[in-house]
Amino acid sequence: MSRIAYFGPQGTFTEQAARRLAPGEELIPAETIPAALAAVRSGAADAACVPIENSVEGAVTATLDSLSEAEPLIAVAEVLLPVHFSVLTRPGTTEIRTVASHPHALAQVRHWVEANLPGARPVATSSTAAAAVAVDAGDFDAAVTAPVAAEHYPLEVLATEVADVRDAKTRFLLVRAPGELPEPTGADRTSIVAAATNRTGALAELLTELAVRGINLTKLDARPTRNNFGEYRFFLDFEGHVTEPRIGDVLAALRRRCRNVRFLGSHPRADNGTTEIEPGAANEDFTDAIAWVESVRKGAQA
Ligand SMILES: O=C(O)C(=O)C[C@]1(C(=O)O)C=C[C@@H](O)C=C1
Repeated sequence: MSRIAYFGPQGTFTEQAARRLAPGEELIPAETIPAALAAVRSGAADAACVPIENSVEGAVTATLDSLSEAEPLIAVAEVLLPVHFSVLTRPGTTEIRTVASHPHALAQVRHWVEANLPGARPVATSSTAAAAVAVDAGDFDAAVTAPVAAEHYPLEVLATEVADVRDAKTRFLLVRAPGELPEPTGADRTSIVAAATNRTGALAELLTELAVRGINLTKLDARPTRNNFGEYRFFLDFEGHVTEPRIGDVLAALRRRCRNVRFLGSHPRADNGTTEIEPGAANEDFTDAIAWVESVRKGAQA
């Protein structure tokens, strides 16, 4: 049985994602996202499940930063989960002065809290389930949690289906040490983090490498390198799998152009997206073109 570290404690959305991505495996809760990834780097876990992107609040920056630092890890699978929340309180609570949750969750229920718990002060906790633990301990009055948290903690359900934006979703990754890659499926996603040189047009050039090969970008985030003010790393997700000639070709180009490129994995997409192929950008076009250059070099044709 594999050991899967996940951003916990028990009852987080990430735990639900881990159950979907690694059914039947042993799940080990970690208090923070960096701790879940560190467990894989140290060998304490075989893989980790972490959130990467929410449709309302955007990137989960702790995941981006942790993936770009220390030993490289690669994403081998992803899952999209619908996100709506329950609000839990200690039995007998009459007044709610504090509402605790993960900052991403608080941002997704801001209007609901203003309308339904006027005057309640939002308080950030390390995760939604950590908020439930803190409410149980008497630290805060209400927790905004995943619905499943109500099954793990002795709290009362004040409200369900809470969400300012209907149909919100969070994407989660299953991450492990570099090794064998998942097979290409025809609807894959490749992720990299690149440190472009700090000069005019560097980011535009990087994106142009994708555009000229007809490769569709699905996400772009920038995070500070934390070394020099104004210096950023770019996280790029795009359609395709590293084993495809057109994706290999763009990775080689980015490797030439950037100070540093880290491969963060190729895996099947969970959003039912199809891969768009521009004219001249199919894998056969790349293979044919390379074969033609080879034949020219050998003097077989011009
Ligand atoms: O705290 C949790 O339950 C998590 O799994 C984290 C997380 C996030 O990082 O966005 C996951 C989904 C929700 O959007 C809120 C919080």
